[in-house]
Amino acid sequence: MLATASPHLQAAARRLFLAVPVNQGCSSIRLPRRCFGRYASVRAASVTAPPAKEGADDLGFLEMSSGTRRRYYMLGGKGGVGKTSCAASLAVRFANNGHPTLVVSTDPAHSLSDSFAQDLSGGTLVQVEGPDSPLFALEINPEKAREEFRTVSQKNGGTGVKDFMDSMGLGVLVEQLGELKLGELLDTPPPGLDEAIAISKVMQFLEAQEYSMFSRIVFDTAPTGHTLRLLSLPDFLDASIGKILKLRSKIASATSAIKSVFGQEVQQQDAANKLEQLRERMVKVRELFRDTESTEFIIVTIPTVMAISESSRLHSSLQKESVPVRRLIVNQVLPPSTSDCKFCSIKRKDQTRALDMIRTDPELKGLNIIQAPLVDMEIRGVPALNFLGDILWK
Ligand SMILES: Nc1ncnc2c1ncn2[C@@H]1O[C@H](COP(=O)(O)OP(=O)(O)OP(=O)(O)O)[C@@H](O)[C@H]1O
Repeated sequence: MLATASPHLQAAARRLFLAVPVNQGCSSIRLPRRCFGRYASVRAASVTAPPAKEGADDLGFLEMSSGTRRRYYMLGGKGGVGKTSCAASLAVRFANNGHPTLVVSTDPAHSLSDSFAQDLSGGTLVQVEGPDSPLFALEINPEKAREEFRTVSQKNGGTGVKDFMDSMGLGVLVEQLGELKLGELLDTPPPGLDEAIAISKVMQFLEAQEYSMFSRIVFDTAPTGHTLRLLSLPDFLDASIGKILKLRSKIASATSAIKSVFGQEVQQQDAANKLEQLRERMVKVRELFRDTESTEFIIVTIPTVMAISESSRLHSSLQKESVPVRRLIVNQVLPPSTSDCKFCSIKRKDQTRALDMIRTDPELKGLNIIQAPLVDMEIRGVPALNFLGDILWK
């Protein structure tokens, strides 16, 4: 197998991997032996090839890791393309380069624990074992975050504006509020609300002193559709809550007599404060998503026509939202081989077509493209993530 590979491939293989013959001369990337340590679970059985990387040099890892000012990296893309693996590998890479790092998941189907092969669940900071500098993980359950918000809001004077208005004897105004009924909003949340509240919860955490140490925050985001909804949601919530608060202050003087009769002034003020807090956090989230100095959204895809079409749409939506995007990871690319089996040969043609699509796609062609090879086993545990990180983040 190695004899048929280019000298560069041979050298890379000799340096990093175990050379084991494979059937039909097909190449595949083999995770090195050191990855089968404490955390890895499956043995590999094939040979390696080096990763390919194209694009501008000034967008290398050096640029990502320079400076101690806090930066946020959000990885998003279609389900199953490898977002968690890429996000976790970036977090490990930052931590190994001296950055106290936090990796956050707001995806309801958390896979950070699976990716690190450590239990990181519980909704609080958990330290990841392995990297040189502190690396912590935070898995936020979006549904739970919404429930918590609703409980607080209930405790503080009703399920929302509808009850709030009703309680003031102003139910008729609720009709005029139309879609701005917060109580119903929380009962049947529009798509993306959970993620928005979860992200707002992360922001709340990040304001706390104990989080100030983190210079890099990596988000393993929810899949494309959710992410998009999340991005547009802060605008929606800002507008809705903003209107609610304005309306409330307008009617406040006119209703002071009613409020004093009902004796609910304090509770209602608490509810309003809570709304105001949520609104402020949403504004912060939106600003953060758009701040080119501190934030970057990295799209992760695979070389299939469907995934690339979706990535193109994602990029277009992110552009509309003014979210900075500069890098596109194309994950699971077949490594080079001089003698494919029939299956690999067909697969390779398919992938080549998809990769060509990226080069001509008006949305994607300007991005720095980072290719990651398909390896022959699941990427699990810090050593394996280290390995992937060395390939992706150069
Ligand atoms: N380059 C690769 N080679 C081989 N396997 C990979 C590669 N990248 C990711 N995988 C594997 O693919 C699976 C899905 O990866 P991952 O969980 O990172 O994707 P995801 O996009 O976060 O998925 P989801 O959308 O479900 O959260 C995992 O088993 C992971 O180990």
